Amino acid sequence: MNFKSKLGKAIGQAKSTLCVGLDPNLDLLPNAITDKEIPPAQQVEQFLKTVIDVTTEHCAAYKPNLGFFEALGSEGWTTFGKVLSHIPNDKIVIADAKRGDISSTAEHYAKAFWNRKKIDALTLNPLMGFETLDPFLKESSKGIYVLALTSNPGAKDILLRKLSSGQTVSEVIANQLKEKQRKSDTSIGMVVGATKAEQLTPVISSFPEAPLLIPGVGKQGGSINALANTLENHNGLPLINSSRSIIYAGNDTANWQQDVAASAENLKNKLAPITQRYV
Ligand SMILES: O=c1ccn([C@@H]2O[C@H](COP(=O)(O)O)[C@@H](O)[C@H]2O)c(=O)[nH]1
Repeated sequence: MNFKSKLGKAIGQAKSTLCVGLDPNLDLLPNAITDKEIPPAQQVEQFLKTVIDVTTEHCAAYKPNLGFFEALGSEGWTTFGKVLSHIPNDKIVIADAKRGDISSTAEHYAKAFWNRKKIDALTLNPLMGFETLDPFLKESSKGIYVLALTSNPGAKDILLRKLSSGQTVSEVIANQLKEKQRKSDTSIGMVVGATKAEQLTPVISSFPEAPLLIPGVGKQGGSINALANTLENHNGLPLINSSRSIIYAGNDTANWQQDVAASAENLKNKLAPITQRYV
């Protein structure tokens, strides 16, 4: 099955455009987990497996961020694999790694991620140039999400800069990705921040079929109403990510699992005005 079909199916089955971000921060794990005398990597594994169990009915996708697993040291990659294998097969899995390098290196990144069956998509950084994406564009069952207009304040430093053509760097990225999609069976999508809803229109309208990965709601404060307005005419399927506001919703309570589930359900419901356009 190609990536876009699996994405459509995942959103349709869950009736949700929610993507749960798996960002395991040892300082924020629920007390009920850290109280136990087990090694950090095992705490992370137990925590994330439970998060997956209680959120699965509310979301279409999971986005593990590699930085948090790499910080666990040599056990990080093993823990990443164990967490991946716990994610139900009908969910989209996006490895948030933001890779980008010369082609001989990028080919090895592509091997590292695409050799893991469970990973459907990968985030990529295009700032070394658009040819660095090519090694990832050889698998029709996979998708890439390329940073186009990120959610952080520093997006203004480069991505929102206007060039002499009058376009922003973000618009140039979107146009180039649209061109690349014409020549590739691998799905090409964009990462766009919910915190930038007001500036998103020229970017997403440059590539209206692009699947979108949208972080920035929850702890970063992006407005769902503003996002819903901006996405009104966008054809590509969106996934709206939230990490901390879901997975750490129950940090201090004994029944933290219920708080995590409730937080995911609550966000799924808030996203319903967006979701119903696509299911
Ligand atoms: O522009 C971007 C690109 C990626 N991210 C990542 O998404 C999550 C957001 O976490 P929250 O806790 O929901 O704020 C995190 O993994 C970021 O690295 C982003 O925030 N913005």
